[in-house]
Formats: sequence, C-alpha cells, structure tokens
Amino acid sequence: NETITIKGKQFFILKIIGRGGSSKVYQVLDHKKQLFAVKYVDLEEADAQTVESYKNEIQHLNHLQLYSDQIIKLYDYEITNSYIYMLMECGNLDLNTWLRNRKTVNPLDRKFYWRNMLEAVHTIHNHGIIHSDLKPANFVIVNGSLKLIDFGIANRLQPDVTSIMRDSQVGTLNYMPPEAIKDTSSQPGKSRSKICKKGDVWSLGCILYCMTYGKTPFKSITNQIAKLQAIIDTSYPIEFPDISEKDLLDVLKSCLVRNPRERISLKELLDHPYLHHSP
Ligand SMILES: Cn1cc(Nc2nc(NC3CCCCC3)c3c(C#N)c[nH]c3n2)cn1
Repeated sequence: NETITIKGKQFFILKIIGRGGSSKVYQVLDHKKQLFAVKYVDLEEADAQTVESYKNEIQHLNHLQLYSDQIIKLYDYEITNSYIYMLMECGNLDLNTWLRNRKTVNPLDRKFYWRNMLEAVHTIHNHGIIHSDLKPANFVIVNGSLKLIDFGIANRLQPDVTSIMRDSQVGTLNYMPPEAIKDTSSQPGKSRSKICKKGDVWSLGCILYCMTYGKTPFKSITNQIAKLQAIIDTSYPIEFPDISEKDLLDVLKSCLVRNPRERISLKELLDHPYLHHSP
C-alpha cells in the first residue's frame, strides 16, 4: 500500500478523495490509525505566480487556524520546488456531495450549517480575504459541522477533465454574483473580480437557496451564456416559493439582491433573526 511521508512522518493512503489538474486529495492514516486528509500539489508544471498563490493560501490557512473552528485544521505542510503536501483534518464528506445525495435539508441542519458558513467567511473577510468563488465543494462536514477548506487564493490548477473533482464544481457559474459578471475593470482570464465582500454574500445566498429549494436560483438555465445574462438581468425575477420559515425567506431575498450596495452585509446576516429565533 502506498505511503506519503511529510516532515518525516509516514502516512498510509486509504483512498483518493479528489483530483484536479496537478492537485490530489488523499484520505490517509498515521501510525496511530488517526485519519487525515493530505492535499498533494505537483509544482513541476506550475509557473512562479501559481507557486506564489499556493504559498499565499497556505500562509493564510495556517494563520487563520487560530481564529475559527470553521476553518479546516492544517496540522503540517511541506513545500519544495516540485511539490506541496498539506496535512489537514479529514471531513466525512464535502457539502456538494452531501447536498446532491439529498435534495431537501432539515431546517435544523440548514440553520446550523448556515451559521458555520457565515462564521468561516466572516473570519476570512476580517483578515482581508475575499473568496469570490464560494460553492458547496469548498466546505466539508467534520463531526457534524461545516469547515471551509480553501480561500480561493490558490490559482485553480488547470482542471483535468478526467478528474473526479470535475463534480467538485470547479468552474460552476451557479454561485457567481452579478457584479463579477458585469465587472469590466478586471482583465480577462486570471484575475477573478474580487471587488467586494458582498460577492461572497451572494454566493452564500445561492448555497442557502439550494439548501431550501433543492436547486440554485439559475440552475434551470442550462445554456451558460443565457445563465450569465439572467444573473445580471434585473428584470429576470428570482423565484422564492413561499415557505413557513419567514426569517429564512427574508435572508434569501436579502442575499440575492443584484445591486451589491443594497445587498445585506455579512455582519447584518450574523445579527439576523433567522440565526437567533427558533424554529
Ligand atoms: C468527498 N469527500 C470529501 C471528504 N473529506 C475531505 N475532502 C477534502 N477535499 C475534497 C476534495 C474533492 C472535492 C471535495 C473536497 C478535504 C480537504 C481539502 N482540500 C481537507 N480535508 C478534507 N476532507 C470525504 N469525502
């Protein structure tokens, strides 16, 4: 059986969890049979800017360990010119897979997971990090609570079409905020528009919408161009079928406001009755 050695410690590979381009995530056991996730990144093909973006992501992940339990634990890492190994806590499942397996979510799980997501994103915002590509695959369930596994800093390594990570939602437009589509200032290609924190609020709103209605707001539009047009088209109404939880309905309507200036802030979401009033 294959093993991985990180900083002199040996880990036994149980299975590969995900693969994308030059990165792989393994489920491993240490000599005490403790479960971990190891993220391996092959840097042989990576340009200097990509290597820098990975080092930046790791520095932030390492630093933010101290500030919230909703950030995945990073126990150790090893960076050389040709590879990166990150030893992290292993989730039972990622939120995307969990959601796909069940279209409806029970109200208690939904509220708890929403609180976890808000805390994780609030933490990275407080440290000047805007994710700008939030989606369910960025969260994993660890002992019943959600943890953020990446900050959207490391460049997406060229997605490998045969990858199992393909359904890890790399490149999905379903969570993209209108301002990122309309933002003409950002040069094409590399730089995602990280214009403001409100973009992350829109994406979180799309995740909560999916946990409420079983699909994202623009899921039904399969043509990618038409989908982008609908996201920015203020005359295209987003449907909010009536539900018993009026606080939840208000959160959804407040997050999915196309004008980022009118959109609710993360701070206001943390004070919203939905989080504090039962049921
Ligand atoms: C499906 N599945 C996921 C787990 N758990 C898990 N998945 C992680 N990444 C997955 C890679 C593929 C796409 C979805 C996220 C990481 C991780 C990073 N990066 C750090 N810890 C983790 N734990 C168990 N089953």
